[in-house]
Amino acid sequence: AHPSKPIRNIIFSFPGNKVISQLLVSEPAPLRATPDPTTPDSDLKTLLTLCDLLNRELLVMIGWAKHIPGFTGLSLVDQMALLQSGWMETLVLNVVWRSQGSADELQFAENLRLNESQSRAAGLHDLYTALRHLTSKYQQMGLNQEEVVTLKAMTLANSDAENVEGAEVVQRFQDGLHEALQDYESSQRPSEPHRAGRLLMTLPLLRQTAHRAVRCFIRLHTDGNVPMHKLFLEMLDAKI
Ligand SMILES: CC(=O)c1ccc(Oc2ccc(O)c(C(C)(C)C)c2)cc1
Repeated sequence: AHPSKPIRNIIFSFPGNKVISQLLVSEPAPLRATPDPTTPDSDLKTLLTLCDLLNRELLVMIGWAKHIPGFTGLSLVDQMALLQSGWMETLVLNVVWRSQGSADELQFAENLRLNESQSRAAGLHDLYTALRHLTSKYQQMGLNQEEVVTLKAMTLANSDAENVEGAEVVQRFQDGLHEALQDYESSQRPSEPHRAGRLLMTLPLLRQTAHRAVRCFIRLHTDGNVPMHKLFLEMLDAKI
């Protein structure tokens, strides 16, 4: 009998992490700010443009969440609960990621960046300082795209929504994302054994930053001169 053919040494290119490659392809295209061309430039116009951008981001985020592996395994009630509690942190991570390339600006959109003085003029100085603080932390760490998409999904999963129905299902959802992060970091070379933990240890600051953003919006809302979209107010109510 013929000697069996030498088994070709099949080189498996590292399949990478299925969860993270799913998250990368599910990343929505960045939105552009759509300032109203008929209104003259003003600080209020900046705020109105930002409100409109945020409102569109909320809608995009709801569609994005369904592509996170495990999210649709939750009950609809739990899906909504996680979104109502985690949307701000998720959007904060988006702006922080977009602002990574800048030393002193927040990049809310490709065509809408604010530096400190522009933020102050629009009544967003505390928002600016909070988001820049978080941005510089991730800049120091050299956060990459695989890590930020995983952190965004983990943030939603870990948003500590109150009355969750299926706690075990949520736990498994969180575990799947945590495993993906661990798997990814341990496959990186040179390996950084503490990196996964360091990324998780930025989440308290992310939550604090989101709360500072909520306080800023509440101040702007009570000051009364900024009309806010209904969906935004409903999502904001869920955070108070
Ligand atoms: C209602 C209002 O006054 C308002 C002011 C600023 C603003 O700017 C933002 C735009 C997008 C965006 O994602 C974010 C966060 C990152 C803070 C969520 C803020 C949004 C709304």
